[in-house]
Amino acid sequence: MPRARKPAASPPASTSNALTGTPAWSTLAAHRDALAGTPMREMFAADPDRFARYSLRLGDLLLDYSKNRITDETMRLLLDLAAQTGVEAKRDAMFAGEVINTTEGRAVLHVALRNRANRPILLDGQDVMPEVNRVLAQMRDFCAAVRDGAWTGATGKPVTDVVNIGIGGSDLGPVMVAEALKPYWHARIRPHFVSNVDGTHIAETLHGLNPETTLFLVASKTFTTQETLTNAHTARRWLTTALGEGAVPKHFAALSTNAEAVSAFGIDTANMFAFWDWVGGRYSLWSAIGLPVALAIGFDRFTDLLDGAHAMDEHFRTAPLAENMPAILGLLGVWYLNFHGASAQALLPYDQYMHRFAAHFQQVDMESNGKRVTLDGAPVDTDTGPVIFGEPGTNGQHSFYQLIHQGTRLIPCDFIAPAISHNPMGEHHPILLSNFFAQTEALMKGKTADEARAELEASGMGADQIAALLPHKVFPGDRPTNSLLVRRIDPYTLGQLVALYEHKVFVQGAVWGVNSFDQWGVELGKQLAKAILPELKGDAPVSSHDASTNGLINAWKEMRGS
Ligand SMILES: O=P(O)(O)OC[C@H]1O[C@@H](O)[C@H](O)[C@@H](O)[C@@H]1O
Repeated sequence: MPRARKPAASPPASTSNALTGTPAWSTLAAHRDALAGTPMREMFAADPDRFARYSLRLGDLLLDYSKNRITDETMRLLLDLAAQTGVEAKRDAMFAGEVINTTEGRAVLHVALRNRANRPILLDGQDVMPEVNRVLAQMRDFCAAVRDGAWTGATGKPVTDVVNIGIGGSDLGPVMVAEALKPYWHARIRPHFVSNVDGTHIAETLHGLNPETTLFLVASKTFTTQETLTNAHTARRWLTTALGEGAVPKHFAALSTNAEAVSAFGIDTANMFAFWDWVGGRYSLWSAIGLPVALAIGFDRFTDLLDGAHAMDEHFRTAPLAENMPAILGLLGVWYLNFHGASAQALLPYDQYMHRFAAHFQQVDMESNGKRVTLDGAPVDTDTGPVIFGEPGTNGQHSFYQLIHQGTRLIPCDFIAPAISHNPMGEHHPILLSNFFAQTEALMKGKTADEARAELEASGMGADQIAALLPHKVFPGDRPTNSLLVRRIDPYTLGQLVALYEHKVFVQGAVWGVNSFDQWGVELGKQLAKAILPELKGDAPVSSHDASTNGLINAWKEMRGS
């Protein structure tokens, strides 16, 4: 398949940067001002049907977005904004395989990787599905062989540990999914993930592993990434020191689009699992990059993950935007980021297994929409991508929730929880979920000065003390949250959730008119590091940079000694 194609002759929809000049924009700004005097608690008091009105279900997934600063009018205006920025046309262009990643001349077809209906998806007039299905079949056979022990290491022993070596999209997605689905891991096979070029990461990972039963997956779309190749060479040395050069084919496989570089590394291309330039790194966990997940949970469960994502794709592709979960989450994010100055967004899974969910979506969201020019290269005229952060509940509550409840910034939060835990452990799950429900209630309702005063008076406190303490005890409330509830975190529902957030990011990028699928911003640092690396050799002081960079390099040379 060709590596780069010309952009579509006519872009699917407007790429104008005059977003703030659209009629919807000014109407939304006026509407925000009009709504300012009506906190959410009043909206709930006035409308007992608010939950029903602002919640959606898709199979076992419930989205409650009623605890937002919205009315029917808000949603109507946000949908106008989506219409005026061509969100639906842009979505359809993605699903149709158009070259929407114009700066790299690529289509964006991660949806093809989970196109379980097998609907033909044409790229340059050719259906991509036969190739997708070929690699899936290769993954299925490899998983079966490794899991049932037919695939052995060079000394005839079955695999016990799979070490994925990759970074960015070749790491974060697979780690997040593997961790989230830990209850489904094979009894013998443990997945490990090495990403950081810091030698500590691979040293600590290899510590205690047996080369005879370790399988390395070198995961890199480009197969040129410095960190990954450095770690892969170290792993190769570790293996060959113990078992000799001949062991490499039984202990190394590659997940990549670059067969030439895979061969050059010394991995047999028979052990290469391919994907394509139309799969963005941060959207690649559904491709061969998902192999560590498939090895851990089994290929059938991996296809359950794809099925869940496909269900969300179909929902996103066909549901009217007014009832479309990714569209609603995306538009609500725009509402807060652009009309309320909310520059951050918290992702808060109340499920310990999902502890890397926010880390994965940090890359998906911030690398996709952290852009300052529109598709046509003009500066954006409003803020784009939010800062994504989060920790699993209830850990965050004892840490950064203070700022969310009482700080000066507005931080919209998404709460995600399973109805049923994999580890109920007596009262643990009801306690966990009581916190989930309470946090969304507290953020919405807050605590007025009257309520706080009444509490202090009831505690028997004197008037002076009450006056001093009162301002600290008030919670402004009116802090927006979305709640997502699934029956259980399993491969299918996780697939739904991940695809939901991927498409949410798409919707926001479409509104802002940016290219959500390139990442030029990661290149400059890499370029400069390449120039600096040779300068770190020897003791000679460096003077080729600014005073700070020279000073740091020279101080390092002095500290490390010679
Ligand atoms: O899979 P590769 O080619 O090694 O790339 C890994 C990562 O490299 C980073 O430079 C990119 O910002 C990421 O988007 C990408 O996922």
